[in-house]
Amino acid sequence: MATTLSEAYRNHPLNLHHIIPLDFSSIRTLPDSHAWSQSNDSDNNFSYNESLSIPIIDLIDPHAMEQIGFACEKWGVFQLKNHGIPLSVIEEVEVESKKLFSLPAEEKLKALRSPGGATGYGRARISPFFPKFMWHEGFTFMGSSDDAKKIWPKDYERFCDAMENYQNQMKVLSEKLTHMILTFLGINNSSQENKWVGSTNHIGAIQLNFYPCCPEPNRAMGLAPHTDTSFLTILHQTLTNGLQIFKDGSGWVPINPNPNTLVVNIGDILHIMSNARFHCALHRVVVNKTKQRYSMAYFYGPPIDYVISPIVINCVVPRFHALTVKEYISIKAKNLGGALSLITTT
Ligand SMILES: C=C1C[C@]23C[C@H]1CC[C@H]2[C@@]12CCC[C@@](C)(C(=O)O1)[C@H]2[C@@H]3C(=O)O
Ligand SMILES: O=C(O)CCC(=O)C(=O)O
Ligand SMILES: [Fe+2]
Repeated sequence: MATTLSEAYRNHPLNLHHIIPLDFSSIRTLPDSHAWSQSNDSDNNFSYNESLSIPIIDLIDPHAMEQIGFACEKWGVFQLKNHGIPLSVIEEVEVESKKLFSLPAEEKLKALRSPGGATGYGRARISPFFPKFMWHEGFTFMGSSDDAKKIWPKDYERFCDAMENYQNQMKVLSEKLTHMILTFLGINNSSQENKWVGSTNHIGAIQLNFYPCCPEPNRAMGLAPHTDTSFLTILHQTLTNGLQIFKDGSGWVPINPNPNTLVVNIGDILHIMSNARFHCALHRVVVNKTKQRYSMAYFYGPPIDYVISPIVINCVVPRFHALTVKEYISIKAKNLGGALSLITTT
């Protein structure tokens, strides 16, 4: 499936300045190119309130399915414990990711994402939609060792093994969550909507994110507000705060790291399939003056030729037009946050 997701992005090439990150290791002050006019300081004065905390769900709880369903309705995101991913598998990607981002800029640039490509090193794909650049470096992996070989011609195996083990474990967990979610939505295991789950015909991609320490964190942005295109995303974050979810009426709510807990969020595809019953959480990352931050996201979803259409029963009106994953990726590549409203039926 790796090649087919790349295929979906091939028709939407980016300019090199939207791909090549700043060499953060040589920067001591915030350059104008990275200074967001509006300070994000004022929306950081969020006060803790029990009803405003993102649910932590225990996957081995007998009521996990309902809890997941309710969290998807209210928040579009939840934290997951007893998820079954061995700690060693997570630690390995963390080690390899730190090794990758600490390389000198010229080494990382050997694996720079090509303008029409989907994998490799570079800025976030959403960069062209924002007037300023983000305080961030990323590396996208979709199962092939080609990019790692460019950086470590003889020594790429450790990196690739770590990524592959992570990807395999994340796929199994994604399938489990998808079955629970579709059951919650009233879809049985043998129906059409379920056919892609558990097959090799799916989209699976890992995004390694690195947010270096920032001289003026309040005027910078780690990752600008976005929703994920996936069906669902599973995220591991290291112990530095920064991830925030936008909640209507409350503003930016932090999702601070909890040991042994993964963050699961709903992407656009599941939002469409649930006929907007599930929220797809707008999220962003803010940066830190003294602590660098790493995260590893796994994006899971149906293959690019799969037709996404709202699952509705009885006389409920579908709120979105049916379209293929590839068509949706194309609309999103041109419109980002405006993509969902372009496919609504009303
Ligand atoms: C499988 C995916 C999901 C992608 C595109 C492709 C590879 C890289 C992913 C991200 C990772 C960073 C945020 C995001 C918004 C971005 O800029 O690149 C994501 C995007 C999406 O969810 O649309
Ligand atoms: O770094 C994070 O916590 C979030 C990353 C993210 O949103 C993404 O990779 O899509
Ligand atoms: Fe995201």
